[in-house]
Amino acid sequence: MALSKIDGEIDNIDQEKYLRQATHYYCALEKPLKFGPAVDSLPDLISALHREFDANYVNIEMVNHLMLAYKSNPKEWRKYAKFDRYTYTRNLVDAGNGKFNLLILCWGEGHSSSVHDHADSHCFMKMLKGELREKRYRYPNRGGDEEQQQQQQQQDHQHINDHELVEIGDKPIPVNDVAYINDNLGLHRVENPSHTDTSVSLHLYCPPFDMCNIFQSNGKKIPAKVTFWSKYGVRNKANEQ
Ligand SMILES: N[C@@H](CS(=O)O)C(=O)O
Ligand SMILES: [Fe+2]
Repeated sequence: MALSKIDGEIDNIDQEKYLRQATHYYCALEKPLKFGPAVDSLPDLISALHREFDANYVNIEMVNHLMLAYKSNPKEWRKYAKFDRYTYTRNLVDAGNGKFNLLILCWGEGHSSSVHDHADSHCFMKMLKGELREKRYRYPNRGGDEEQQQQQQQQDHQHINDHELVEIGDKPIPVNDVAYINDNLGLHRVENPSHTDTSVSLHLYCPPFDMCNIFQSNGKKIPAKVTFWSKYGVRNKANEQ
């Protein structure tokens, strides 16, 4: 029967391959799904994510919904929130059985990331506390869809050096909102613009990655290893990968 054939195909999906392919069309949900499940706490979010990733076929819209549906409660995430004086920190909350990484990022006053990509993974970034600003850039020299080719033609027309980073967005992310990006949507740089307050964000990456690229303003791409400042609420030197 046709239906069981589709079920069978879904069962045979290579989850990692499927997730990477989905970055070509997935954009983002602005609001939680009207009839989507409720998420009452951080442990609840983690269990719901595990359930979602247990099946081979992952509904990426549902992952987006779950991230939106969680309402930040500092009591639940405080134990993971470890700051450094000099740079933002990446703190592993859950390794998702190797299928996703959930991290708490802690941003001191004025801290920012470099312009970077996300290794062909989905990146959901939920604000838990404070302010963050996200600047987006076109991914340089990325072949592909029509829109990008049009952008490229426009730039050629305007004699913009095709290697230079071109800004395509700049917006604040309010608390409890979720920003979504993947390499097909562009690169970004995230900054805590406040000089008096720290910020905290919750990031979900799927598939997980340990290398990405950072970009200089001339578009030069430099591979970079990503590391964890702490794992499961515990900071020690051995955590540094
Ligand atoms: N993607 C960055 C954080 S951000 O600037 O989006 C990271 O995982 O370190
Ligand atoms: Fe990022």
